[in-house]
Amino acid sequence: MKRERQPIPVFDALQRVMKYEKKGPIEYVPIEEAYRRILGKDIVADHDVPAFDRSPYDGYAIRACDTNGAAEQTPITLEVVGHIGAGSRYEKELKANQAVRIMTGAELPIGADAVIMLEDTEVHESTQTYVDIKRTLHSEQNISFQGEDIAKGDVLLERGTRLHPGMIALLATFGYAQVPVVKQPIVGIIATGNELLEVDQPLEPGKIRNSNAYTLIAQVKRAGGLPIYFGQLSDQVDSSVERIREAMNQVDFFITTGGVSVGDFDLLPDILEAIQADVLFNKIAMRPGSVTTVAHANDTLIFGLSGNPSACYVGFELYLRPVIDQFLQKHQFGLPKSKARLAVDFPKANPFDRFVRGFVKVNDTRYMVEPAGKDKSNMVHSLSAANCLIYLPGGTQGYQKGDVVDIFMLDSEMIS
Ligand SMILES: Nc1nc2c(c(=O)[nH]1)N[C@H]1C(S)=C(S)[C@@H](COP(=O)(O)OP(=O)(O)OC[C@H]3O[C@@H](n4cnc5c(N)ncnc54)[C@H](O)[C@@H]3O)O[C@H]1N2
Ligand code: MOO
Ligand SMILES: [Mg+2]
Repeated sequence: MKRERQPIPVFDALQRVMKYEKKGPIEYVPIEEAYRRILGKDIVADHDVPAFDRSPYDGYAIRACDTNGAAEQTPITLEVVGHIGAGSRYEKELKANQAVRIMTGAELPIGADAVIMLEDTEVHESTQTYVDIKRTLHSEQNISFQGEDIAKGDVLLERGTRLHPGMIALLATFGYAQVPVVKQPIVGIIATGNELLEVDQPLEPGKIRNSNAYTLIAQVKRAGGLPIYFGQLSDQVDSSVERIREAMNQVDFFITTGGVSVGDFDLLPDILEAIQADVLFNKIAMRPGSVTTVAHANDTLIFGLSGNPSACYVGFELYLRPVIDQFLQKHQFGLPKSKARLAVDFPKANPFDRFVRGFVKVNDTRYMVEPAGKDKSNMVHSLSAANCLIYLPGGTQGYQKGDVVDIFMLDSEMIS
């Protein structure tokens, strides 16, 4: 069992975790529930859209050649032989000098090759059977042609795409009442620590409320997973082992928070040993979250995240997001990366890579980023303002205001 702590680079840690490549199966969900799910199969058009030539206006379907010479002062009269709204058809063929009253979206009758807008016509009040055409049209004028929007065989959506409302529009257009999506990973969460009170308990001397479990539940949901919260464990190995063994059978990934460091009550290393887990690493050259430990047992990755709230949060975003993305078979794994200019100095040299909770905003078309608040890993306040993580690689003499750095976006909805 790995007990000595040799920090490994962030990228190596990530590679070790991604090697397990757990991928979710495909399931079908009703289209009403498909929003934000990850598409499991390519969607190819099995018909043209529109599926037939149709009118884009309310007016008259006509033969353009019958309108030659027509103008405001010299209208040409046509006989109105039919009247169709969207959804109904004129079953006969349009003959010379005939017109069919047609509504937006209705199928163009056979024989017609143009549509004149209602505003360019005048109906004969007395009979309604004749209409004056006050404009000369050319063939194919004012028609929505079959296949002009989408041609049969077009690839519409690629698997691995996260579905948004515009994509739901396509799925509905092509009759996907049930949508093939990738199953969401079930992520188990357990909090450890004798000091923890549940969220609804009043404060007691020396105790704190368990905030990490609820933060993690929300993070799992944001990443596209389904969290199961298994409650809190006291710092006691035997009972913890039982609970964790049982819980692990029900999940695709498992998270613990707290108890990963070197304190007398930091029992995760003992628990991992008791369940004969294979420890991938137990120290990463990063701040916060250097004690983040990942192990593998029963075909499940166990993420031992720090108890410190900000280290726990960052550990999730750096190591669980990518495995959840991988499970969901998304095109890209992990937080989206961008570049931003630092709005402040970071003068302190640090041997480890830093992931500072940041607040990025658009300033004159460029991203400017600053710390979201106080940055110690045992602090919680700055998490509420953070919309990105500022990546400051270790081994430098610090960073200056104005330097361009990489940032990892936490949530595009939080960028203004
Ligand atoms: N001698 C050393 N001490 C520490 C080291 C070290 O290397 N040598 N590492 C420090 C670092 S860095 C971190 S990060 C923490 C990691 O602590 P643990 O993961 O072992 O977590 P705990 O000891 O259980 O708790 C730490 C801290 O977080 C609070 N906590 C725990 N669980 C929750 C929760 N669910 N919600 C909110 N807050 C929680 C807990 O009360 C402690 O204050 O260790 C350093 N020490
Ligand atoms: O892991 Mo600790 O966060 O480095 O503070
Ligand atoms: Mg500890």
